[in-house]
Amino acid sequence: MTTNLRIACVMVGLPARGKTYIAQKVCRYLTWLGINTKVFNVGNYRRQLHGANLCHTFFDPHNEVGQQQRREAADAALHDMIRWFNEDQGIVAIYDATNSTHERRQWIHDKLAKEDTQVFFIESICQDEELIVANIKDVKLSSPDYANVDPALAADDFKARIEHYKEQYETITEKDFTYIKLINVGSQVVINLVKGYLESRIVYYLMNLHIVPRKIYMSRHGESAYNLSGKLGGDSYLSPRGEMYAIKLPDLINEHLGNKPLTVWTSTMKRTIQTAEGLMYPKLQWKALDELDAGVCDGMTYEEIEEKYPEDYANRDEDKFNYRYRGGESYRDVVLRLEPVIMDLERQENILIIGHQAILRCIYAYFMNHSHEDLPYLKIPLHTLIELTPKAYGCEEKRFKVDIEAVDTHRAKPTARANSIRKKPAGDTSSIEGKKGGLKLKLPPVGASGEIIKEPMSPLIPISPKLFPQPKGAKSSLLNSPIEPDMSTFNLEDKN
Ligand SMILES: O=P(O)(O)OC[C@H]1O[C@@](CO)(OP(=O)(O)O)[C@@H](O)[C@@H]1O
Repeated sequence: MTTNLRIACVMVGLPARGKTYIAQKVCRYLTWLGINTKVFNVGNYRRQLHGANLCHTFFDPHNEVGQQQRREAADAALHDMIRWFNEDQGIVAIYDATNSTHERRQWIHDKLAKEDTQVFFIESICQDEELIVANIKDVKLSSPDYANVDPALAADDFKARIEHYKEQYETITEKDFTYIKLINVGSQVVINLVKGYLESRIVYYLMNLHIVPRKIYMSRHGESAYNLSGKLGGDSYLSPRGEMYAIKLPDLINEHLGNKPLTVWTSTMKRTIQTAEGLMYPKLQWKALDELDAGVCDGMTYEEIEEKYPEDYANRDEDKFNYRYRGGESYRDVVLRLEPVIMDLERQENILIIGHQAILRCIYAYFMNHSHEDLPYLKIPLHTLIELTPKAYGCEEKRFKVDIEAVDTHRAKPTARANSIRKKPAGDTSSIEGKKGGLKLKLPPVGASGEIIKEPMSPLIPISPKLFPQPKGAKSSLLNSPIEPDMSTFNLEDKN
């Protein structure tokens, strides 16, 4: 039995069937989970090599020059993809092109098999003409291929391009290949020879995707008694100002969503349940939405942590995403426990999540494509409703701030904090005490040329770096997380 850790997801389908949308979603999902993933779009290679603004005749299968140039672009993208696997420790590459003939797929398969890479074909079939026309309008007409072209002419040209592809198109029937066929985005799914954990995870994710228009709302609970006193975690009730926010929330939702259906998700903690009390919608409590567990630091203020556990305090500043509280969790742990929530969110229509600072940072980062490094510093203020509207390649965001004061619980990155406080003279190796936003900060020592001297980190917990490469200094990973991913629904046997 071998475990193949390199997967190439190869998209298949006629133009305007949502392949790029699917490729981007899978990439965002896996990257969020910490899996090194990259999309290789053959169209971009074609534009780079042979220019944009090509007439539909370029795609005519009888146009030999066109065929030759398309092959060159496909080859260049595949070449770069293989290089990325080898040089950048890539785990999942997504090869985004039509790959619409048996011959082309066999060529890709053979090239990748030589590179010890598993090939997983993802075919998107769309029979809904309205959806195809909408996709052409929403996405294709803004492509560099049609820059400065009259939209009506561009739409006609694109439809002619689709007809050329139809002449040659062969749906996947290759019995020996691993594939998933998505018919009308999730209404019917055909799966063949899927094996291994990652492939199964991708299949499950794809099965949950839909494109029905909807809104995702997020709000932190109203200001809590603990927020007011600067304490972390706990399970306190709302402060009087937090209660006022909870009273205002139903009107705010109604103002923006109208009478459309909505489901409210909360954690199992008092402050989120109390915030949702006035909302007259179906509600669901998720244990997975409970706030990041601060372990032995639960109930302490940042100042108390700094005093009692100075090394931990410094380590968290050093690498906040990977730092795991003693007896508690890291942001990386939280991302993994939120994975089922993301899966379910993809299946749902309008949802309001009443959550916590760390939890909403993780969910927001997934939808808005933020890196693990930025994630723990995202601004999710109290008494603010965030509205996300999923669009073709990302989400549109609106924020509605309610006019009820609340404490600011956001702590900037240490470098930003340091810059905003008195600059220390070079060579001064003592610590400075500074204040910002009510928080007392101890700054790290500064070196002779003004650089911040990093304290040594605590010893690393051994991890398997292959599947989930760890950033330098990381202290936790998927593989040693106390919360194991839910694998129960998958066949874990790797038959390679
Ligand atoms: O990761 P940091 O920035 O410390 O933020 C998480 C913290 O946010 C808090 C508030 O400081 O969330 P919450 O308001 O949900 O209670 C803490 O409970 C939690 O430990």
